This record gives sequence, structure tokens and C-alpha cells, in this order.
Amino acid sequence: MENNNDKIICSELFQKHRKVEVVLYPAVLAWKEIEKSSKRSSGTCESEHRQTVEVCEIVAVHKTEDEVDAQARSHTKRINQPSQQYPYAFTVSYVRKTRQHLWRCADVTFHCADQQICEQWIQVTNEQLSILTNRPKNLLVYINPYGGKRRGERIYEQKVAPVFRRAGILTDVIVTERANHARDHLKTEANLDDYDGVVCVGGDGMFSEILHGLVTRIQTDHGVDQNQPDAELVPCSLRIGIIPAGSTDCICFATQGTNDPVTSALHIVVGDSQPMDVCSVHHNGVFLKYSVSLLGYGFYGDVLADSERNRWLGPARYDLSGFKTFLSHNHYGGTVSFLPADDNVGHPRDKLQCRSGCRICQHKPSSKDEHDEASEEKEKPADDSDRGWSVIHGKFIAINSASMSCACPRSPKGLSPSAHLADGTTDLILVRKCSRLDFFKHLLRHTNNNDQFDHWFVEVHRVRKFRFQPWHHNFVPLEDASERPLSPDLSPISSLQETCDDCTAESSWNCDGEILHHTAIQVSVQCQLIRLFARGIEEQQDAEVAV
Ligand SMILES: CCCCCCCCCCCCC/C=C/[C@@H](O)[C@H](COP(=O)(O)O)NC(=O)CCCCC
Ligand SMILES: Nc1ncnc2c1ncn2[C@@H]1O[C@H](COP(=O)(O)OP(=O)(O)O)[C@@H](O)[C@H]1O
Ligand SMILES: [Ca+2]
Repeated sequence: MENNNDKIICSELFQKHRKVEVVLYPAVLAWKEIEKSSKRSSGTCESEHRQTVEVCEIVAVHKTEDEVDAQARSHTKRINQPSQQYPYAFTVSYVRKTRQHLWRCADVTFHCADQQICEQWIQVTNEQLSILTNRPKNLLVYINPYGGKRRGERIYEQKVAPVFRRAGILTDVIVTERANHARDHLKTEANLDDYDGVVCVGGDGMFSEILHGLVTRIQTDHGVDQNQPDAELVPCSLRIGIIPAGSTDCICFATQGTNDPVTSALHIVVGDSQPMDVCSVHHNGVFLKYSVSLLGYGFYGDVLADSERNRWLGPARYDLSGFKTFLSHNHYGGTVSFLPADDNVGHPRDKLQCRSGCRICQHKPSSKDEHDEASEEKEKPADDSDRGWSVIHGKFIAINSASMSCACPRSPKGLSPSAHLADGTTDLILVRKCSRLDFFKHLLRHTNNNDQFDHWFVEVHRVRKFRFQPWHHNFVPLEDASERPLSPDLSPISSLQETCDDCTAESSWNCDGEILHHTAIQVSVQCQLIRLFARGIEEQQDAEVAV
């Protein structure tokens, strides 16, 4: 056996009372049983059943002293026991993929006759692991103790910390004491150079805090003014891990396919990296917020505003508020203008879902500069500033911008099933005033396989920027419900002439679970501004990958 990362090493060891041949290839650990053949006069035959684990999915390798000692003690009188013939052992902890994107940490223990062989196996496996430089070693963890069902601390201590410990990851843990504690700490105090990543234990609202803290800190450090809607923001080098402990947890669900804390911890341990778009939201040139999942005006804004009054109900507050908001059946007048995305990023109704290694998102980084140049050209000339923009006036029950699918347990395919995590676009969904029954049918389709966009009152556009202007004082533009190119600064209030008596005054924006205090907003997608410890949703496999 040689201590070399490129060489294959192989030993005959014992695993669960079976003799196995164990091989460590440069990127794969494999083992198979060697059976004594009764039919043959001598020698062994190999079992067909070969088990493999990719090295990049090994969590850690450890000496297994306790188990060997225990086995040796319990079998002292049975001299043929493998624990006596093979008294040294090492345990490999690895990722076991089960159904529904759920990952578990499994152990396999190999027993050796020779101490040196055992130690060499540990050393060589560790050498292979040390090549994986994408793995975090030091993490800054923020826990919201009040998110979701208030189980954040327990979830972290019982399910996540043991996985980090096993992987040898060092952590600094901060349990937040107030709203915006994590955001403010990241903005001004945290020494980011000490860490390879930040972990958020909480829901989408808590994630939003971490996002704002990190992105703002990076822009401040680089002298970028976030108030400039066209400022080129500096991407964050630190990745963010999400341990779901909130109410909706759609950012976690839509990036790994399940809301499971152990799965999240393992994605962090193996050092996954998933780039993600971030929308910047401005009001009259003043920065308001960032958003990565849902920006929703009307229905989802009203649900959120109402739900905050019933926070004590935990995640069930959304069901109650959703029902109440559905019954009130409000609609709101406003003007939406948007800059459509190029054709090469597909269409919200093309059924090409964003999956791990998504080609549309991978294509983005290299085409970003090109893309921006092209769009600058489109928007540059002062008198041509409306070129490429579309404008829609109307009465809407909901205006939703989904920068990712927004899949969550309530809606497993999400608000926009084909939205992409990192393509530089957001899907703008306009739900016009319609009957209560029609709106119910539309909502219901978020929970089944029917197309929620296939209604006369729903339209969806893939866009790079959009703006919204509510109709003030119930005045409606003459072109109500028409569609025509218009200057994107949307200030032609003087042209408003009719009234919209049946409109409810104004709603508010739900921005990743936080309420925005302005209704007139300008939104611009910042392509791949952040990265998560995730890999996107993997295509479903029928069987378990290893063991
Ligand atoms: C007849 C049955 C109709 C059911 C319709 C269900 C549609 C659900 C779509 C959910 C989209 C969720 C988008 C994510 C929003 C979150 O950012 C936000 C805050 O999350 P958290 O901080 O974890 O609490 N959650 C919401 O705004 C809740 C929306 C619930 C709507 C019923
Ligand atoms: N220690 C704390 N006390 C009160 N609120 C907090 C604390 N830490 C974070 N928050 C706030 O709690 C809100 C909800 O958090 P989140 O984790 O998203 O839970 P949920 O999904 O239940 O809404 C966020 O707006 C966040 O800013
Ligand atoms: Ca996107």
C-alpha cells in the first residue's frame, strides 16, 4: 500500500463478519465481499455485489477504537472471531442518498489484522479528502431561536452539530437575541476572513437577514453604493448554508429538494456550491431590499401582513391568513413595466426545470458580460430609454416575481416551476382581477400537476428588470389593460384620468417573507451574486447510490 493520491490501494479486510476486498481509487472507495467457494477446491470467488462511495461524498474517516475493544472483550473465548483476527478498525462516514433528495450520514467499519495497515488507510483516505479544497473548515453559524416552531437551537444541537463535529468543522455559533442581530453583526462586526462560510438556522426571513448582512458588508468593503440601481455589485465569496428551521423554508427546499437539517448539514460538509440570483429592489433611487425567492404584491403581500399578527401560531399562521386573504378577494390597480429576458434563457412555460448542473444557469456566467453589453445598448440612448420595455396597466389580484421556483412543502413545484436559480432572470407572474372561483382554481394548481399559468387571467414573463407603480387615489391610466412601450420611469401620473372605484387602496410587497414599506419599486436581477452550500435539485434516482 503506497501513500500516493494517484495510486490505487487495495487490502483484504473484514466488514460485518465478511471478508471484503477494499479498494481506494483516486476518487472512489469500493469494497466487495470475498466468499470462500465451497464448489471450488481452493481460493476465493468475488461476490457480484460491489459497493462504492465517491471520495467527494466521504464525510470523514476515523480510527474505531471503542468498537474494536468492545468486540474483543465480548469474544475473548471465541478465538476464531474476526474481531480477534482483525483487532484494528477504521470507520468511514459517508453520504448515503435515500429517496426524496434526503441525505443521511452512514458509517462503514473495516477491520484489519495489522495496525500499520489500518493507520495507512486512515492516512491515505484523509490525504484524498484534503485535496477537496471546496470543503469548509470554519463556519459562522447564526441561529434564530424564534423561527418556525421555535426549534432552531434544538435542531442545530441535535442534528447538525454532530455532523459538523464528525467532519472536523470548527464553528462559531451565535444565537440571535433580536431581529436583525445577525444582519448587523455581519455588516459591521464579524471578521469574515476567519470563515469559509456562514450558516443560517431559520426560515426565509432569517436567510434574508444573512443575505443583507453579507451583501451589504461586501459592497461597503468595496466602496459600492447600493443606492445606485445600476451599480455593479460585488459577488460574495463566502457561501451560505441553510439549515431549515422556519415556516416556509422555500429557499432551502428549492435549492436541495427537501427541508431536512441533516441533508443541509451534509451539503455544507461536502462543500457544495450553488450560485444564485439576487434581485435588488429600489424606490426612487433609494435601496430598499434584496430578494432571492418571492417578491409578491397583492395576495402574498396581504397574506404576510396579516400573518405577522398571528406569529404565535407558528407556520400555521400562513394557512389562516391565506384563507382570510382569499376570502377578502382584493385586487389592486397598478402599472407594471418590464424588460424581457433574451430567448436563450427559455420561457416560464417551457417545462425545463432548473436541476443540478442546469445548462441554462451554467451558460450564464460566460455570457454575462456579453449580455450586459447588449442590454446597455438597448437602454443607453436617453430618448430610447424605453426600448425593449413592455408596459401593462391593470387591476391585479397578485403580482409575483419568482427568481427561483419557490417550491416548498405547501407547493412542491412552486410559484414558477421552471424558474432558474442562477440565470439572471426572474419570472413575473401577473394575476388579473378574476372571480373568486377562478382564483381558487389558479391557487389549487400550485398543489397539483396542472399548469397554473393556463388561465385567461394569468400571464407570465421571464424578465431581467421590472418596475411597479400603484395607481394613486384610484386614478387609472387611459390605457387600462393595454400593453404598449413606455418610458420605464413610470411617472406619467398626469395622464391618469379614469377612476378605479372597486380597487382596494394599496397592498404591500412580500419580499422573501419581509414586508417592504414602499409600493412603487424598481427591481433588477443581479446574476449569481451569491452562492449557497447546495447543488440544486438532483434528478431523482430510483435506488440508493451506495450500500
Ligand atoms: C387551495 C390551496 C391553495 C394553496 C396554495 C399554496 C401556494 C403556496 C405558494 C407558496 C410560495 C411561497 C413563497 C415563499 C415565501 C416565503 O419567503 C415567505 C416567508 O417564509 P418564512 O420566513 O420561512 O416564513 N412565506 C410566505 O410568504 C408564506 C406564503 C404562504 C401562502 C399561503
Ligand atoms: N432573536 C430573535 N428574536 C426575534 N426575532 C428574530 C430573532 N432572530 C431573528 N428574528 C427575526 O425573525 C423573523 C422570522 O424568522 P424566520 O427564521 O424566517 O422564521 P419564520 O420562517 O417562522 O418566519 C425574521 O424576520 C428575523 O429577522
Ligand atoms: Ca433566476
